[in-house]
Amino acid sequence: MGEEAVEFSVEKVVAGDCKQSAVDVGGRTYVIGRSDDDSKSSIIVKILDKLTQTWVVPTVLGTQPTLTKSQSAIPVNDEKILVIEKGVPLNESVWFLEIDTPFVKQQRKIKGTEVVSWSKGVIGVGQKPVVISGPSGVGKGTLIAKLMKDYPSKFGFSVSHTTRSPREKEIDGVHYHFTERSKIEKDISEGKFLEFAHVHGNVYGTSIEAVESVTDEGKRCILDIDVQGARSVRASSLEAIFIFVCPPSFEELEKRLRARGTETEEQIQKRLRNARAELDQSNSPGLFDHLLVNDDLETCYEKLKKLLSLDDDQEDSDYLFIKDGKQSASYCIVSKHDSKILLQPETIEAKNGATSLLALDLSSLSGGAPGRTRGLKICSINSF
Ligand SMILES: Nc1nc2c(ncn2[C@@H]2O[C@H](COP(=O)(O)OP(=O)(O)O)[C@@H](O)[C@H]2O)c(=O)[nH]1
Ligand SMILES: Nc1ncnc2c1ncn2[C@@H]1O[C@H](COP(=O)(O)OP(=O)(O)O)[C@@H](O)[C@H]1O
Repeated sequence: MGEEAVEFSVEKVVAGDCKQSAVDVGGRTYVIGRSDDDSKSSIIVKILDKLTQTWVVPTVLGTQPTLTKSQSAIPVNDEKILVIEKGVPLNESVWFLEIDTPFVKQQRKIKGTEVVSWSKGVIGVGQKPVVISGPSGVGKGTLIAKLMKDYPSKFGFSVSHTTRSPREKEIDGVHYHFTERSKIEKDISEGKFLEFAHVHGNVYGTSIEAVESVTDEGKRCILDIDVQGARSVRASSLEAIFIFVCPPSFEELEKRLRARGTETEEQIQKRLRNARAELDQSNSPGLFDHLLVNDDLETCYEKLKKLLSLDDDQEDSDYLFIKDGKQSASYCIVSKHDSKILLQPETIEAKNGATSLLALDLSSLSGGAPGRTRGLKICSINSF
């Protein structure tokens, strides 16, 4: 990458609703949009240094927005540009091009080239994910399955990757992503995993996408991971609640593991050996927030539900907006006042009054590249 001659001029850029948007930040003009060559199915970013009149094509990091016919863009501050993609569901339409955030500055240093990075805007901050650990056979899967069945719109499961073989009733992509060791190792080395561990002779890991995709849907993410994984998540930037599930006795644990009938005798022995170590670690200072004994299933489930509702800090309006945001819409940026941006609908239904003006509040943004910028607040203009 780096500087190169580009047969492309600012005059071609039409302000507002267009194939390409030009945004001035400091002494530079950022041009964002589709390539003139429509066969290229990607969004281009080019930077004009106004002083030297030179164009730079930066290295673009992050997953880019879905390619649409047009977008509108406006600078948020010196660090990022807000881009609203048109003709896609509202939940998919808000993006930030990070041009000088701490992440971009760091990457610019590492790569030695000009860097920008895409980050998807996500409504609300989402509730803290819930990490559930405990020895094999204690009933983690049973408790999680009950929770998911009773509250399908509230909780979502983080689908881990594993190198172990699927059990009879397990579905790829639902219970686990069943993966080759070489593939998971490659993805781990590319930084795609929040955590991973070697458990009972196999590799298990939580991809960043597994957690983020659940949170994006406005659901609370549940992770079923081992104690090593819990330790790694504790050390990461992900704020979560950590629950350890204990058996009423070791004998009962062994009984449940055998009764499940999914492992060979050798595998059962390995799991029981590991169970002792896991039970020992459950009291590690600062690791688990709550210990739950799974003796009677219903009693344990009630306790789990109580624990989770204690941390119920999500605003309902976020979830409603995320649900409504699944319909396709076209919004255009009209104006900006401090951290509030006014969006005007452009669809036919909207013009007929079915959809109102929206106000996007950027005052509580959190996170940022890589991947997601959370904390967007959206409200209809009537209640703004
Ligand atoms: N660190 C980590 N552990 C995981 C992950 N997914 C599952 N595990 C743990 O791996 C262990 C074995 O899981 P599994 O093979 O499904 O057997 P089960 O616990 O006997 O049902 C359990 O302790 C899970 O909590 C993951 O993504 N990361
Ligand atoms: N409280 C309980 N009392 C008796 N059996 C249970 C209880 N909880 C779970 N089980 C059974 O124990 C076995 C292991 O549970 P599972 O959810 O697969 O454990 P894990 O996911 O922790 O390995 C399953 O056959 C399940 O039906």
